[in-house]
Amino acid sequence: MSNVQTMGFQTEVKQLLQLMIHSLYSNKEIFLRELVSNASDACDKLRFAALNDSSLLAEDSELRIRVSFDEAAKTITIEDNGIGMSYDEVIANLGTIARSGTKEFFASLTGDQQKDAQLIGQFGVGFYSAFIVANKVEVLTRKAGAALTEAVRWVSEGQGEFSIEVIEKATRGTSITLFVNEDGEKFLNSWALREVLRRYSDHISLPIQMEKEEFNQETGASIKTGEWESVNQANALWARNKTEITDEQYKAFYSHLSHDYNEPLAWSHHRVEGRSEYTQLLYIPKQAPFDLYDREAKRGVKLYVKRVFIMDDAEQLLPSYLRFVRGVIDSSDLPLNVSREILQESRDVKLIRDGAAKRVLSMLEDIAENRSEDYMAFWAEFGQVLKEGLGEDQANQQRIAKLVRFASTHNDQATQTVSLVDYVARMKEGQDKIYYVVADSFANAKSSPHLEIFRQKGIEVLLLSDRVDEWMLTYFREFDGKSLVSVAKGGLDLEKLSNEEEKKQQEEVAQELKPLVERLQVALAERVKEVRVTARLVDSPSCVVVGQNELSPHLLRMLKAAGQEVPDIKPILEINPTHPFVQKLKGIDGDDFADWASILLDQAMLVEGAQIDDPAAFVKKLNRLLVS
Ligand SMILES: Nc1ncnc2c1ncn2[C@@H]1O[C@H](COP(=O)(O)OP(=O)(O)OP(=O)(O)O)[C@@H](O)[C@H]1O
Repeated sequence: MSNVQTMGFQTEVKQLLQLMIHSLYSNKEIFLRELVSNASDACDKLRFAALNDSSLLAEDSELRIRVSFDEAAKTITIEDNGIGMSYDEVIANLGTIARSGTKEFFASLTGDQQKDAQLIGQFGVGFYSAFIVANKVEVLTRKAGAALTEAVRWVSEGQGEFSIEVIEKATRGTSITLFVNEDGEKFLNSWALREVLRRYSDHISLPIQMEKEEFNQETGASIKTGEWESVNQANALWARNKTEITDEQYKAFYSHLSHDYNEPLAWSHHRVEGRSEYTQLLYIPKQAPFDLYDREAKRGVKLYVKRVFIMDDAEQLLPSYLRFVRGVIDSSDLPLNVSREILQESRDVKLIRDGAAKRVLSMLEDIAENRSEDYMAFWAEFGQVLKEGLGEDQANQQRIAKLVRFASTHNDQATQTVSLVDYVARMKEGQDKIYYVVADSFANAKSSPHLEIFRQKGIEVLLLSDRVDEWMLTYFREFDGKSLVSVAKGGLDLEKLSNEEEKKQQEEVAQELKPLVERLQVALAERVKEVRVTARLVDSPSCVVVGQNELSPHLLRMLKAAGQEVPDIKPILEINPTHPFVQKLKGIDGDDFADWASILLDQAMLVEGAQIDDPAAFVKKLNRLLVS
């Protein structure tokens, strides 16, 4: 009885196959890079598994990848003696996509072929890229350690389904045969294949072999000799001397690591000696992956120990705020059987992590200083994540702070281009603080009434509206010896920036408005902690502020939205003594006064970004007063 089963691809696979064939037609040779890359990963995995069970390598211990072709049959075969796959693994790996970010990827497709091609590149087409040049693909695989009779054959034409059966296979590992379509025919010769392999796979640390060919004088054709020869250098790129590596090779290695079709923004390759010995090759990508904001997502740095691949998402190797970095760290000190638990406690790992973080910050400083356009592009992609570092990495906080960019009242643009160094250079005489305002959106921040006096005096204020900002500010209190101060918290201490006459005037007005302030305090006793006259407003009649050490209303709203219990903090209502509304209030008594007072507060709440408790009552009061 035949054991062949036919199964359907997961919908996403079908979609991906369609997209790939239509979008990647101009970049056909990537199939070879992807398949060789998978074969290399499979060998790395076997070598790692064999650290605990050397019998897995059995009699075939020289790991290698072979690429061959058959012109007559129109096939190309990529074969490895790596870890192989079991029946269930074949179904899971070659019938579904189970990667994080899959949903986001499909959601972000635009239908524009060029843009989508970029996205697909970034997402990683992997195995399925075989169908760019093949109209049928056959996979034969046997898992290391499995019996000869437990191998698997998988065949598909890349439409909606594949067939799978249990077979016998003499050798361990995976062999993938592509039955090439018209587009693939140009790869049916040794020269073309070698050329692509050299270009994309030279950094692979295993031998990639092809059959030797000899030129036959009589027939004028090349004949395969049956002998295999390596077509790559087969030593780990990062272990080579920097001077022997070209930019092209660094870039090719980056694509191998990251599956990103864009070139990296920068890389840094160093051998570190001393207390801990390791080599690091770290890349900063140009574009953010789909799961950048998922703090649980896989990290990009692969850990090797003495050239042996250990794991590819060792989160201990870099702090979380640098999770966009891709690369390799190869340690000479860690034991080969290192586990995640050991990594967590290892002193060597801590040294590596500190060194890697410093290295990345240096790269960023260099880009910020010398390639400002590239830095702006970097900031747009990864700035939000880097900002987490202000809270997460106290040791490097001041260095990170110099790399952060803000929106500010200097240019009132939403694009974040202002550095703290720029800000400090523009500080007014007598100004000893860095001022900021936080709001739910850039527009709200920009039009906050708290800014009025600052605008009038020409004092710059940072406009913060990113989700991470409030969190960041609880850790980041000072830059260059100057404290960061919210313009919406506490009493305003602009004394050093006001002249004597202004001060005297302010005191007089406060005195004059004392009775009004007291009446307002009574009328609004339930809703505010205090009412006071302020110098911070110019155009608006009122605003709300909280105490210097209290949570801001914006943060309280965020916490509440996240389902947290929040304290009931009453704001302070500040009034603008020169505003006609406030002046008018002086002459109002009775019931009307209570309504006016509550409108004065509701307005301030609305502008601050809060919801007023009873909008219907607000509108009713307002209308009554407007017509009375
Ligand atoms: N030659 C192979 N030997 C063993 N397993 C393989 C081989 N090729 C593919 N696989 C398995 O199939 C899975 C899916 O491969 P695919 O190339 O589609 O994605 P991937 O390599 O996991 O992702 P990405 O390409 O983004 O890294 C791999 O993760 C691996 O487990």
